[in-house]
Amino acid sequence: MPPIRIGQGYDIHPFEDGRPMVLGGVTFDTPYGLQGHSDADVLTHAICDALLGAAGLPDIGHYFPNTDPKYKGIDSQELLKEVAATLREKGWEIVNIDTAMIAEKPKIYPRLAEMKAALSQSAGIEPEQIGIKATTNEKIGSLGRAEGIAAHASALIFKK
Ligand SMILES: Nc1ccn([C@@H]2O[C@H](COP(=O)(O)O)[C@@H](O)[C@H]2O)c(=O)n1
Ligand SMILES: C[C@@]1(CO)OP(=O)(O)OP(=O)(O)OC[C@H]1O
Repeated sequence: MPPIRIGQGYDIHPFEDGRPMVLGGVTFDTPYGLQGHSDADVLTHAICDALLGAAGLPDIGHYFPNTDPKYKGIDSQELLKEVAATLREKGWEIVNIDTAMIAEKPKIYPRLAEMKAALSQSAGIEPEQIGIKATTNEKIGSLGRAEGIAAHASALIFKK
């Protein structure tokens, strides 16, 4: 039985007016974005943590500290590329990634194909190996009041 590992990741970022809204490597045309040290791409951060967790490695903040000016405003696809390369160096291959976002806004569905294309390119896999889902929080709690966006991700990896 070859080594096969599962990982999970979670991230949340608050909304901030005037910031770029980047999700899964795609920029949405909105007057608001998400607050963060990087481009605040909450979905890509959850994916990075799921991959790192599956490989038994420390989390995204360990590799890309939010106190390091090098990562200020960075495109999170660069972080995902680095995470995928780290796993590959250790002999891991990605089976699939699945995600769920909780977002009252913006509507994710129309940009789904673009997000899958961007993420799969960064992770070095096919778009079919990535699942992206979104739901509102039905106006319940802080996410339901549209105070921010949360994302969950799972990743399965294996070694030949
Ligand atoms: N930010 C979002 C939220 C939801 N969707 C799509 O709408 C469907 C219905 O959402 P509910 O929260 O009412 O269940 C959902 O299944 C998604 O297809 C979206 O695109 N973006
Ligand atoms: C992505 C990093 C990069 O400094 O910063 P943030 O955009 O603040 O994102 P978060 O998920 O809060 O922390 C992880 C950091 O690695």
